[in-house]
Amino acid sequence: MIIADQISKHFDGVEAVTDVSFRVGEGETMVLLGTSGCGKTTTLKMLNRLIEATSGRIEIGGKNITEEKPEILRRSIGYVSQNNGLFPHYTVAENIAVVPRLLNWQSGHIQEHTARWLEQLKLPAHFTGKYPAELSGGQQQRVAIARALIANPPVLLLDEPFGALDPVTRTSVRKDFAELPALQQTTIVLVTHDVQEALQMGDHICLMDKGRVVQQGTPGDLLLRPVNEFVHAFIGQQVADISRIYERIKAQE
Ligand SMILES: Nc1ncnc2c1ncn2[C@@H]1O[C@H](COP(=O)(O)OP(=O)(O)OP(=O)(O)O)[C@@H](O)[C@H]1O
Repeated sequence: MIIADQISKHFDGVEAVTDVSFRVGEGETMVLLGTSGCGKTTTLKMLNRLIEATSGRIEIGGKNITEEKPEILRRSIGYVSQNNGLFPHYTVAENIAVVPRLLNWQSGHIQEHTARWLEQLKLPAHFTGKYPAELSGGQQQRVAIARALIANPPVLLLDEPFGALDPVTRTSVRKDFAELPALQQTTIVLVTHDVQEALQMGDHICLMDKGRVVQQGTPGDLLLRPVNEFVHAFIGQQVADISRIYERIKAQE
C-alpha cells in the first residue's frame, strides 16, 4: 500500500506539485494522468525520493519513507524512467544485474533470473552481451522493465514507459508487460499523458492539472462522472476525436 498525504514540491518559487493525496492498494495500478508539466514526474519521483517532498507524508508498506535511507528504499521499488535510464556502457546483462548485485545475489542466480526475464519479455537470450545502443527503442524498454522487476519489488514506478515508442510497438510492449504474471502482486504507479493507456491500465486514475489533482477515481468515474469541464474535455477529447475520424472514414467508403 502506498499512501501520499498532501505532498507538495516547490522548486525555487515554482509550485510543481501542491497538496496531492492518494492511496494505492496492494497489487493495484494507479495512473498519474495529465498534460506535460502538470507535475506527474515530480509526484512519481517523490515516492522513491529521487525528489524530496517540500511537505506532506508518504508511506509505503506502512513505513514513512523518510525513515529509510534513499538507496535502501530504492532496492524495494522498481523504477523505469522516461528515457529508460539504461546505462549505455553496461551490457544488457550488466544493466539487468544492477539491483541483484546490490542485494549480493550469486552470479549463477542472477544469470538464471536474467534468462527467465529476457524470455518473459520476448527478448532473445543472446541479447545479454549487447549494449543498449544496439537495441531498438522497444527492446531497450523491455530491458528496462526486466531490470526494474528482476528483484521482485513490491512496488513499481513507471514514468511514461511506452511514451517514446511508435503506436504498434507501444501496443505490443504494453500488452506483454500487462500479461507478466509477476505484476499481479505488484503495486504500480504509472505516469502517462495518454488517456487510452490510463483507462486500459489503471484501477485508479489521478488526473492532474497545474500541480494539483483535479479528479481521482476509477476509469468509469472519470469517463462517466467527470467533476468539471476540464475532466470532461481531457478524457472525452481523445475518445471524441477517434469517433469523429471513424465516422468520416465510414461515410467516405
Ligand atoms: N528540477 C526542477 N527545477 C525547477 N522546476 C522544475 C524541476 N523539475 C520540474 N520542474 C517544474 O515543475 C513542473 C512539473 O514538472 P514535471 O516534470 O513533474 O511535469 P510532468 O507532468 O511530468 O511533465 P512531462 O509529461 O512533460 O514529463 C514544471 O513546470 C517543471 O518545469
